[in-house]
Amino acid sequence: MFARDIGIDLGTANVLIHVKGKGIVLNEPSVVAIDKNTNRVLAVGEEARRMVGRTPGNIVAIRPLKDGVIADFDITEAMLKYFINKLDVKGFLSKPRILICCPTNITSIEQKAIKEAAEKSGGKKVFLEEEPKVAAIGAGMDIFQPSGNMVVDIGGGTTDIAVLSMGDIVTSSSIKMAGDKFDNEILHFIKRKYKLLIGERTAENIKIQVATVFRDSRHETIEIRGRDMVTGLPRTITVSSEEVEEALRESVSIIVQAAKSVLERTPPELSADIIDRGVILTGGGALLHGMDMLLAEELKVPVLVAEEPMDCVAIGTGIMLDNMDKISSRRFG
Ligand SMILES: Nc1ncnc2c1ncn2[C@@H]1O[C@H](COP(=O)(O)OP(=O)(O)OP(=O)(O)O)[C@@H](O)[C@H]1O
Repeated sequence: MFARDIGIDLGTANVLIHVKGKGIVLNEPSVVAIDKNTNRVLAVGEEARRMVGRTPGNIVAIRPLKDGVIADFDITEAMLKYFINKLDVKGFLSKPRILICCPTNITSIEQKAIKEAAEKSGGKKVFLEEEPKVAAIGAGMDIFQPSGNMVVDIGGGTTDIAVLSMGDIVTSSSIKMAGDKFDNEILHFIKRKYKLLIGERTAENIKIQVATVFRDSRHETIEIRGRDMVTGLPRTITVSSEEVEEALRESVSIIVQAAKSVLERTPPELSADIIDRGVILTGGGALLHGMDMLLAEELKVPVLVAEEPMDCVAIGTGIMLDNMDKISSRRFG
């Protein structure tokens, strides 16, 4: 019987699903819209994301995995089931194996519940795996050799930094400083400096369109609209790359410090390999302008952004499922 293996990147910001032989078949934001009065799920994914900050009182658009932890388990479960059911797993010839990458810091009870949700949705065997390992594999690193590889995965809720060798993590750190916090810093900067209230989506847009974290490396501006805190009326302002660099400086330095501390704890032979091979950046935060330049300057090692950094975990799940027997994956249950 032919069963297609399924890999899922259950991320704070986005859920990606990889199906063997087909590639990435689903890529949607991790957002669920709920009717507060009836607790009914109204929309999931992109449709729900369009509602963020724009819902009437009785509807809430929730990000159930906010801050790299499962903030609302029932909704996470509903979202996972919705996405798996969308693939019509039950229509597969035989039950597929499912490999799920979820936030690093979730509890063992949550791990078990995620596994059960995937099994109920049609998975025959469900495995969970650590995100930085899978991201490194998806970025094309051969982590199974006895040599050091370093990956910095900057997602929505967490930044995972790891040095890997012989298929496992040697030293690592997971911090709750990533894309969402950057958005928040931008939002607060605009509020302080211009007395203007903006939404999370506008802040993210500023980050993507004009931000840089490496001084004097980008010179762009963007016009944004928000609500004036004094008059209460809509107002338009122009924000520059230089201002956003200032807004993000402190947050980004926390990532730099965490990466330095991982390197300090790395055995010297592996550090030498990292100097030769460089550090690979994955996750959406790898696309933040200047991140590679800043890390290269601070860590004194070459830093490379992975090709398609936001797809690395999903692609990595596919490679891992193909090589399952070689890999000492963590199985639950
Ligand atoms: N071009 C860009 N520049 C800067 N940031 C970006 C860009 N594109 C996406 N991002 C940010 O990347 C983040 C999402 O990345 P990703 O999809 O890798 O996270 P995730 O895997 O869902 O999160 P986590 O790893 O924390 O579970 C968001 O904060 C988003 O704003």
